[in-house]
Amino acid sequence: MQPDPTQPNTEATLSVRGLKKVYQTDGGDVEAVRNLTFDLRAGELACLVGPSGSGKTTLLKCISGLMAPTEGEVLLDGKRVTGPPKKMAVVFQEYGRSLFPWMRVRDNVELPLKNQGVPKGERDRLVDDALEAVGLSHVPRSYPWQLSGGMQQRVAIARAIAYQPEVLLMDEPFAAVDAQTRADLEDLIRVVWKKLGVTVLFVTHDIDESVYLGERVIILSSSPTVIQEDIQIDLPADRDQLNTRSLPRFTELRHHVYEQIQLAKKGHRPAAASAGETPVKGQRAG
Ligand SMILES: Nc1ncnc2c1ncn2[C@@H]1O[C@H](COP(=O)(O)OP(=O)(O)OP(=O)(O)O)[C@@H](O)[C@H]1O
Repeated sequence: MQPDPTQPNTEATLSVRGLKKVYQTDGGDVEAVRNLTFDLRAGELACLVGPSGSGKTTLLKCISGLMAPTEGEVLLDGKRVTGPPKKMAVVFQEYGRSLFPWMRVRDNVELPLKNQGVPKGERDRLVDDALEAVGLSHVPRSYPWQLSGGMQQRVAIARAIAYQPEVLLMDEPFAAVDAQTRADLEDLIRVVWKKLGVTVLFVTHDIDESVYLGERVIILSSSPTVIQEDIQIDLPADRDQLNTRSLPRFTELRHHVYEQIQLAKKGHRPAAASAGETPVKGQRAG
């Protein structure tokens, strides 16, 4: 059952309530997100999947306070998000653009802590721990451009976790790395998540990745977006690339999510969302 958008959930770390986003463009209004309501409990790892253009990035921008929703709200620990909250960190797909090429790895990871005024001793400890957590203790003096793509993305992850966020948002962070590196990074995220107890919302195009990584998968409909389905992933907590992906339950879940995305692409919408919807110009209401 969907949470009631009018009622705050006092147990949630992150609450998205009745979120709607309409972009105003020269060509008219684009209703990217119609009505999204969901909660993340502290320490949850949820993946968000949906067809291309279903508003995943739009949603993350609203959650991270980089963009204001047209209607609805985002609450972090019960407080409305009106700008980038201190307790949140975001890792983007384009690690190449998110790291400063003229700064060494260590300085990149340290920068947000410096900006926060964290004292030097504590900064050093947090940076050391974060670099160790992502397996990069050996390259603190390298520049990002001297590292492979996967290593650069590890630096971006280290920077996010050094910051000790309560909520970590990840927007297709592994889309630009090779399959092998991607598998390693997926495992890294589960290790870091378990170790730090951080709440993670992980956006991905990749259905297998969403099932392998998530404790929960939130499936979005096509734009104008609502939640198509929100499922628990009842796979064992200890996952590994070979065994977990060979489990019959993994195949079942993957099949189910795939089917839902195919339906979403064809314009299928959950019954509750379709009731009373009026078609939006240039877009299919289903
Ligand atoms: N700045 C903008 N101005 C106008 N329309 C926009 C803007 N950003 C996104 N849109 C539109 O909003 C809808 C959702 O876009 P968004 O990028 O959030 O989807 P997405 O699910 O992240 O896409 P993808 O999976 O392809 O990365 C699309 O129809 C897109 O064209």
